[in-house]
Amino acid sequence: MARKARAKEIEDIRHWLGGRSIVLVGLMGAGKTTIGRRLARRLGLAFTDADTEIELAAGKSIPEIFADHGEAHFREGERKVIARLLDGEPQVLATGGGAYMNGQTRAVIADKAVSVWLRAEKALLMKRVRRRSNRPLLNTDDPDAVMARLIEERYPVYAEADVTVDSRDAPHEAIVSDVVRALGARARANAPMKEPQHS
Ligand SMILES: Nc1ncnc2c1ncn2[C@@H]1O[C@H](COP(=O)(O)OP(=O)(O)O)[C@@H](O)[C@H]1O
Ligand SMILES: O=C(O)C1=C[C@@H](OP(=O)(O)O)[C@@H](O)[C@H](O)C1
Ligand SMILES: [Mg+2]
Repeated sequence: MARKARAKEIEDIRHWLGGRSIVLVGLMGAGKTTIGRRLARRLGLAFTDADTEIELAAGKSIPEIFADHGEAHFREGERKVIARLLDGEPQVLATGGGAYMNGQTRAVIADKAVSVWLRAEKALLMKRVRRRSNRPLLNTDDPDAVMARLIEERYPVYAEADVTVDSRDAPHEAIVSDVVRALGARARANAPMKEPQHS
C-alpha cells in the first residue's frame, strides 16, 4: 500500500475509534505485549501493558504475586487495573491472557474499546513462551497439556472479541500490518454514509 493510502487508513481508524481504546486479548505467547507496543506506535496511540501495571501497583512480579497471594488475588487486581486504565486516555492496551475470561472485564472492554483477539496455534504459542519462565500457569511438569486446556476453555470466549487476527509465524511488523488492515476494514464497514441514500 502506498504511503498516502496507509496514512489515510490510520486516519480512518483513529476517526472510527473516537475516544475508544484498542484492547488485545489472546493466550500467552500470542504476541499481545510485543505486537501491542508496535501497533500503538503505528497508530500514534499510547501503549500500556496490564501485567506491567499490575506489577507496578503490587510492587512485585507476577510470579511473586501468584506465589505470595494466589491466583484469585491476581485476578482481582487485574480486573481493577484494567477498569482503571480504560477509564483514561485512549490507548492500545495489552491484557494478560486470563483477563478477558472475567465477565466484568469483558463488559468494560465492550463499553470502552475495540477488542482484538490475536489467535495462534498451540505449537507456535509453546515455541514463543519457551524462552521465558515468568508465566506461573506454565510453570508445571506438562505446560503443553496446560496450554491445550486453556485453548479449549478460552478460545470460545476470545471469539467474542470484535476482530480476530491470526498471529502467524511471520515478522512482528507483518502481524501489526494484519491488525491495521483488519481494523481498517471494520472502520470502513462501520463508517456512517456521507450522504443520505435516495432511491
Ligand atoms: N510475530 C512474531 N514473530 C516472532 N516472535 C514473536 C511474534 N510475536 C510474538 N513473538 C515473541 O513471542 C514471545 C511472547 O510474546 P508476547 O508479546 O510476550 O506475548 P503475550 O503478551 O501475548 O504473552 C516474545 O518473545 C515475542 O518476541
Ligand atoms: O493466561 C494467563 O492467565 C496469564 C497470562 C500472562 O500474560 P501474557 O498473556 O501476556 O503472557 C499473565 O497475565 C499471567 O501469567 C497469567
Ligand atoms: Mg503479555
